[in-house]
Amino acid sequence: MSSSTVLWASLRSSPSTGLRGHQKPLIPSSSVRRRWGGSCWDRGRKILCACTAPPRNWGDGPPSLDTYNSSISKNLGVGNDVRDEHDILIECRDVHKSFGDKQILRGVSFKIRHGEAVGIVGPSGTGKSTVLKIMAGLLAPDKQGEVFICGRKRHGLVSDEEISGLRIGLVFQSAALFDSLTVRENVGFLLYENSKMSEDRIAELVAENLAAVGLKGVEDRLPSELSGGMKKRVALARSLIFDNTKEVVEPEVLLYDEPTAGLDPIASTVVEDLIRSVHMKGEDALGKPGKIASYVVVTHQHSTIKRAVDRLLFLYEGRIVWEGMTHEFTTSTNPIVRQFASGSLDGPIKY
Ligand SMILES: Nc1ncnc2c1ncn2[C@@H]1O[C@H](COP(=O)(O)OP(=O)(O)OP(=O)(O)O)[C@@H](O)[C@H]1O
Repeated sequence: MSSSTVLWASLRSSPSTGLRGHQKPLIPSSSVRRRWGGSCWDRGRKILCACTAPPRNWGDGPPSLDTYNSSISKNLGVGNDVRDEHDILIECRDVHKSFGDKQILRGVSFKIRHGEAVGIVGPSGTGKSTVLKIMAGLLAPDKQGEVFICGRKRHGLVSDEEISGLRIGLVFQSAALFDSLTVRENVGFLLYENSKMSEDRIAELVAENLAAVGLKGVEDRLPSELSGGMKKRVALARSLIFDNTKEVVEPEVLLYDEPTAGLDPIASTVVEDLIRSVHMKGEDALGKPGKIASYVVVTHQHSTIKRAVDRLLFLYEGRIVWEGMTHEFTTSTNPIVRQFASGSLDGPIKY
């Protein structure tokens, strides 16, 4: 996704919520419907998986795979991993994706484990956003390639009704909040639509989630009355809120597409810290542990790489050609990574 505007919206799918997107609301609830005079939208279907996803501290993660050899990279993260497999929330295995005759992904394989903070980097147009959409179930891989959610293969898109247990949220860099809805209606939209909770309870949860991202007293405002940074926080709150009356609350993975693109350095830092704060290893603005089990950030920004993620996957020419811990990125001897990290014109990446 390479929109130049940097606005967040969220897409969330879960057994109770259905697909929700950055476009228009699906089937507006009574309160939301009042403001939404347009046509009804099909309710999205559900991402699912049966998954216990035991929390696990991954420590320092895997050693870096510092090789410029795409045939080796083909199998990175798959098949030769002897660590516990039970904490894998999402796995892409040999994923291929073409648009028409243009082949974008040529065998992408990686695993996202419970508790991880992972970045996907790589040159423009190399397919990073495509990978996020495939993880979210918005795009299906070509015939070659599989996506596993908590160990169970997803067939097709976000419609595998037989799988349950993992919520996946996608926070878009572009696509705004619903302009005609208040902040309360935007943040609570998922619950107004899909839960049996009372409006009062939803309002309480909205306030709580706004507070968690450092926003208070903005519930009655319209998006047009917010600054750009506030809109991002509102969109993040919308991706965090969930129906806490359910007996089982599934872990959530958040996928961020270029969350800091176009921001000044200080605004970027605020967003990077916010991403950390809502992660289970972080602490939100209320001082409570974050709710997000794992997240994946697509980014070009060095500050975001350094500050917001622990492990990196480098995507180039349709494959993961390097993976390693964030601190290994700038010292890598892989010519692709070295060129990218230094911004040099000399090297294997041609523009
Ligand atoms: N729905 C689509 N139909 C046709 N082509 C597409 C579609 N989505 C993406 N592409 C193409 O696939 C390629 C990869 O796009 P993608 O947005 O995934 O790259 P990216 O690595 O995220 O790029 P950037 O860093 O510039 O945002 C691009 O050439 C893009 O034009």
